[in-house]
Amino acid sequence: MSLGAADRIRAALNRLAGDMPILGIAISGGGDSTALLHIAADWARDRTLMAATVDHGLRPDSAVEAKQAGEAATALGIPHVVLRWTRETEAGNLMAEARDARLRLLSGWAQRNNLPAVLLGHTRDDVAETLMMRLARGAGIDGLAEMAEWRDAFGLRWIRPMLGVGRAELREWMQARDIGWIDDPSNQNTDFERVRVRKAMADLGVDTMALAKVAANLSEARDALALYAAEICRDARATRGTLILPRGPIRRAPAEIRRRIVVAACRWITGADYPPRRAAVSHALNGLAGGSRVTLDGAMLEPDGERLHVIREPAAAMRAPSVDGASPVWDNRWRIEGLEAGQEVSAVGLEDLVRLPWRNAGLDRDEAAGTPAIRENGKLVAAPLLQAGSRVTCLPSRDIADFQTMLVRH
Ligand SMILES: Nc1ncnc2c1ncn2[C@@H]1O[C@H](COP(=O)(O)OP(=O)(O)OP(=O)(O)O)[C@@H](O)[C@H]1O
Repeated sequence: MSLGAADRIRAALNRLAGDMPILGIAISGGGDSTALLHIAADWARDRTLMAATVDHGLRPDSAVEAKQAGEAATALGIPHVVLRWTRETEAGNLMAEARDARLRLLSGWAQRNNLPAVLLGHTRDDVAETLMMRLARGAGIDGLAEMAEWRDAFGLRWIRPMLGVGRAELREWMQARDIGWIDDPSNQNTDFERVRVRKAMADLGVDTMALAKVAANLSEARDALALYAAEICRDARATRGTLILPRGPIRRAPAEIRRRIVVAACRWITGADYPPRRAAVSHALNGLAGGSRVTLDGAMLEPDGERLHVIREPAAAMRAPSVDGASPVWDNRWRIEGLEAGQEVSAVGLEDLVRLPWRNAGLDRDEAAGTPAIRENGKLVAAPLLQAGSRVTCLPSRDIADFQTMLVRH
C-alpha cells in the first residue's frame, strides 16, 4: 500500500514533469511536502531539484521550522532557500493573503533560478476539504471540480503530483522509513475554516476518496461544458487587445455557458490569476442580458449589434503601475518593444488624449484613454496604438488561441 503511494507519485511526476531537467519544490516542512521532497529527490536522479520554504513570520517558531525544512532538503543534496514574507496590512483574510504572498515569493524565486515549474504537496485530502469548503459557499461547477494537476499562475507552472494520494498513506510511508516532519500547530487551530472542515469530516466519517471522486466527476462535466463554450466562441477574434465575441450565440446559450465565456473573456483581458467572483459575474450577465455595457474585475463588456466587445476597463488601465524598459510588460497585457532609457509606459489618460488623433484608431474615447502611452520625464512622447509611426511597438501579450485555452482550462 505505501509503496503504491510512492509509485503513483513517481508516475505523476513522469507525466507532468518528465521532460524538465530542472525543477523547484515548495516545502513547508509539514508531512505532505516532506513526503514529496523524499519521493521527488529519489525520482529526480540526474535532474536538478531546488527547494524553497516561505517563512510567513506568523508564529514565533516559523523561522526555526523553515530552517529545519531546509536541513531536510540539504541532507538529500537539494539546495534550499528561505523566503521571508512581511505582511503589509492587518486587514483582510490572513490565510488567503498568506497563500498569495507565498505563491508570489515562490514564483519570484523560480524565475530568478530559471525553474520552469514548482512542485506542490497537495493531496487527495486537500481536494476533499476544498470541495467541502466550496460546497458551503455555494460554488459552481468550476469551484467544485477537482484541483488541476498543473496550473499556470503568477507567471509559473505549478505541479501537484500527489492529488491521487491520501495524507494518511503518506504518513505511513514516512513512518516506515523513519522520516520525520513538523506538525504545524496551525493545523489544530479551529479559527481556520480548513481545520474545522477537516475535523467535521473526521467526525462524520466522510470518505475523502468518495469526495475526491465527486470532484473528478465534476471535472468531467466542466470539461464537457468548456467544449460547448469553445464551440460557441469559435468565431471569436482578437484585435489590438480587444476581444470580439459573437453576441447572438452567447445570448442563446444556457446560463452556465454564458458565465464561462464571460469569465474567460474577463481573464483574457486582465490576465488575472483568479476568476471574478460568482456574484459579480451574475450581475454582469444580467446587465448584458438587458443590453447594457458592464464592467467586471477590470474588464468592460460592451454589446455592439451582433457582437460583444470586451476591452480593458479604462479606469483599471489608468491605475496600472508604469513600467520601464527593464520589465516591459505593461498592465499585464501589453508587451512593449523599443523603449529607450528614461522612457516609461503608462495609460494615455483623458488629459493627453485631447492632443492625439485617437478617433482614427477606431476606438471610443475611454478605450483610447486606456491604451499605452510612452512618456519621458512625465511628458508624452508617443501613443503607439493611436498614432502611426511610433518607434515603440505594443504587442498584446495574449492572442485568440489563449482565449480558447482559457475557455477550456481555468
Ligand atoms: N510555508 C511554505 N513554504 C513553502 N511551500 C509551502 C508552504 N506552505 C505550503 N507550501 C506548499 O503548498 C502545499 C500545500 O499547502 P498547504 O497549506 O495545504 O500545506 P500544508 O498543509 O502545510 O502541507 P504540508 O503538510 O506539506 O505542510 C504544500 O504541500 C507545500 O508544497
